[in-house]
Amino acid sequence: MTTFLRYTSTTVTGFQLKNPQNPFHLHSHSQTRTLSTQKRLVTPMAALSITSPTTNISDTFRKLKDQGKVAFIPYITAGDPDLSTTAQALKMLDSCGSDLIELGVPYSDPILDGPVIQASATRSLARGTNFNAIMSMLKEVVPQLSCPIVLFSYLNPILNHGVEKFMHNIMDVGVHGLVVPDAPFEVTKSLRIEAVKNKIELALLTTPTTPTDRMKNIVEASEGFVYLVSSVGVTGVRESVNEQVPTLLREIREATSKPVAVGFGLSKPEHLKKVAEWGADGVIVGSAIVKVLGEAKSPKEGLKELETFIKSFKSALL
Ligand SMILES: O=P(O)(O)OC[C@@H](O)[C@@H](O)c1c[nH]c2ccccc12
Repeated sequence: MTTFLRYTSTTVTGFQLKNPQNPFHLHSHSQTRTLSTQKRLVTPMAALSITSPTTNISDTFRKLKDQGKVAFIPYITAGDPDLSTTAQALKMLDSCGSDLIELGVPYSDPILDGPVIQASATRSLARGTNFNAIMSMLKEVVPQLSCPIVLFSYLNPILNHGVEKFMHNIMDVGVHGLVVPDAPFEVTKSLRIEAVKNKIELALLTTPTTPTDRMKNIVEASEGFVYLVSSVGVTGVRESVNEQVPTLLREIREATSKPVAVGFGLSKPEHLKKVAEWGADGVIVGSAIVKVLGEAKSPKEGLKELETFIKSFKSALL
């Protein structure tokens, strides 16, 4: 039975596109487009069942909790230093025991990122990385992974692509989770409608300066896990971990039983150990890893150094 699917992408109203000249130069998000029947020679139910063999975000955290383990969650930027290295890095991070992997979609205006990840996005964009190329790479790689992928994208690329089409595309390649760090809470409601339709878990972030009431709304709406940003400011390596984290974790635990992963500034095995001892369900490391992979003498060197680096983090959590 062929199924026509008509996509009238949702025009998300109520705010301006900050940066219409988006690096992806994708379609405006107000067109109507109909998918050809060729690709849809399946019934809707079967279509929904086309997902990667890995478990989703919530089940991954549930399994780890049952085993008394803390999730190790690395972040890398797609296409830095190039997409084939990203593909190898994903497989290596998975085989070295990462429990989830955050994969960043490079963006030209990464306002929440520090210099390391900004430079990473610039390198990736300079190589011509775009959303479609990332999706093609993931289509190949995700079936070879045992851990789920959480895609990281700023809001503008999603809006330029069309929320509905974006969510469908990432589901189609087997992505399980999504974080849109600069999406205002009110906007995440429209993102979630499309995410849920595509079985994508939209995780939200709370910070040390988020008012309690707002934090409660955020953790209530967050899916898969809650991202606790450990310190104010942008991403980037810090000498020590914010001693406020145990209090922040306690406040979140009073509001939800959902898993909480802590990120920002974690760069040493002892940082991870400390955050795990404070009771986090997951620890996220980005800049320290991005630096090793993206700034190495060669991609091969970068992958080798990364493997050693990851193993030191994993042993800190055992
Ligand atoms: O880089 P750090 O300090 O280790 O923090 C993790 C962070 O990189 C990753 O989760 C991330 C990458 N880009 C972001 C933007 C906003 C919030 C979080 C992120």
